[in-house]
Amino acid sequence: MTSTLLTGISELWTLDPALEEPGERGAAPGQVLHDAALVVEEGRVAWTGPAATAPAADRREDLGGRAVLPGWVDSHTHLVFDGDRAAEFEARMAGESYAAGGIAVTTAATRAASDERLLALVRSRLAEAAAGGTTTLETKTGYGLTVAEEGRAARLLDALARAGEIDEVTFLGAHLVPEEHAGRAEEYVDLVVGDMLQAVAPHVRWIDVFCEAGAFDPEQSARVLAAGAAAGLGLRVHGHQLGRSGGVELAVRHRAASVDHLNHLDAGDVDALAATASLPTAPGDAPGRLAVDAGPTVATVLPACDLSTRAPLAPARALLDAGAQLAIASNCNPGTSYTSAVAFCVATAVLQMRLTLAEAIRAATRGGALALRRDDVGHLGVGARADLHVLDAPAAIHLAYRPGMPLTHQVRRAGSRLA
Ligand SMILES: N=CN[C@@H](CCC(=O)O)C(=O)O
Ligand SMILES: [Zn+2]
Repeated sequence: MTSTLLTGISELWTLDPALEEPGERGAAPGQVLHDAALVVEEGRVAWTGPAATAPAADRREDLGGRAVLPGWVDSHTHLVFDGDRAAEFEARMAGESYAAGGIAVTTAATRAASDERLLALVRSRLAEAAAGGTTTLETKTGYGLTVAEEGRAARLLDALARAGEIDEVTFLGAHLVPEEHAGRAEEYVDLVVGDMLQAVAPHVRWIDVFCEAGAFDPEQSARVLAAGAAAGLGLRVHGHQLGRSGGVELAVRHRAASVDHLNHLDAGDVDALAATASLPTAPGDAPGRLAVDAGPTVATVLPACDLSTRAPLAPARALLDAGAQLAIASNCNPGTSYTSAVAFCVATAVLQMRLTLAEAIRAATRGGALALRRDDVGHLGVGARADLHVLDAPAAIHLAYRPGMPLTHQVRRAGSRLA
């Protein structure tokens, strides 16, 4: 067993769950150490504390006075696609508004791509995410929309998950009613909850639905979630992106792990999410995994998507003030948010959504982990996976103080260098 001692850490954000008070939404006392050191053993955090009291180890590396965070946990991406939608984006910047119909353009391009090409595209996007400090990533199907194509996407992602290249896979057959079923949404929902779910279920841990005018209404969305739950999958919802879609009520009622977007909320929606915040989690079926059907419904905000669609920013401040559990994710996809830069999302959350730095960092690490029902990532407490984001800065506040600068110095997943 080889151990590595990392020294020269000016600021170490352990976000150690053992030190957390209930209701904490930033960093609790003791969760950020100064002049610190960390020991990695067998891919896990074995020790953290003041550099002056660091134990001996087989190897030693000096990080040169840099800040170290847990790697980002990006709990919402759509990486299986071909083609881009730059022209749609440009038209939006000239005044057009976002409509879900663009999903059909990406679906056509994705269906036409070979397995090898899709795999290469996903891998190049994973490399981009890792280069920005992401060490845990969820990604979705949803640009296939037939039994064969959703099954193909789920199998490709499952293979990457088994190889340890991604962490969590979600089935999003209920992304949009495809052209072949135009005007017959119920018939398409029958397919999603029937043959399609059966084809993908062995390959995914989660099911998601786009509950929105122009996609699926709350009743159709409820059918999708109920079928997913019956198949043993955890539940996620895209909702309140374009209007008050009913997605929050639906997610809370079905005990979804997360409801994402949240650009249009009223006070009742905020309170409904906050009311779930202290629901207890439960152990899951594998180390590091919690049960998918217990715990809070995390409010996941997607700041890059809000900017790229010129939507009202999701009310992250109000959600935190009400006590909700918050996650920040990239929503990397070709339509509404073609970026996996979580550091950019964190800077936006601080600069524009009025979060403190600690609230934003927590939401993009521990918050994402809770939304994925994981307790082995998103923090650097002893026993956590040694996922480290070493900043080229002496303090993490530089993420918002120097927005857009290349502040990722080094990234390790389970102790090994990714970037
Ligand atoms: N809103 C639904 N799905 C994606 C966008 C998909 C697309 O436009 O291609 C999202 O999360 O923003
Ligand atoms: Zn999405």
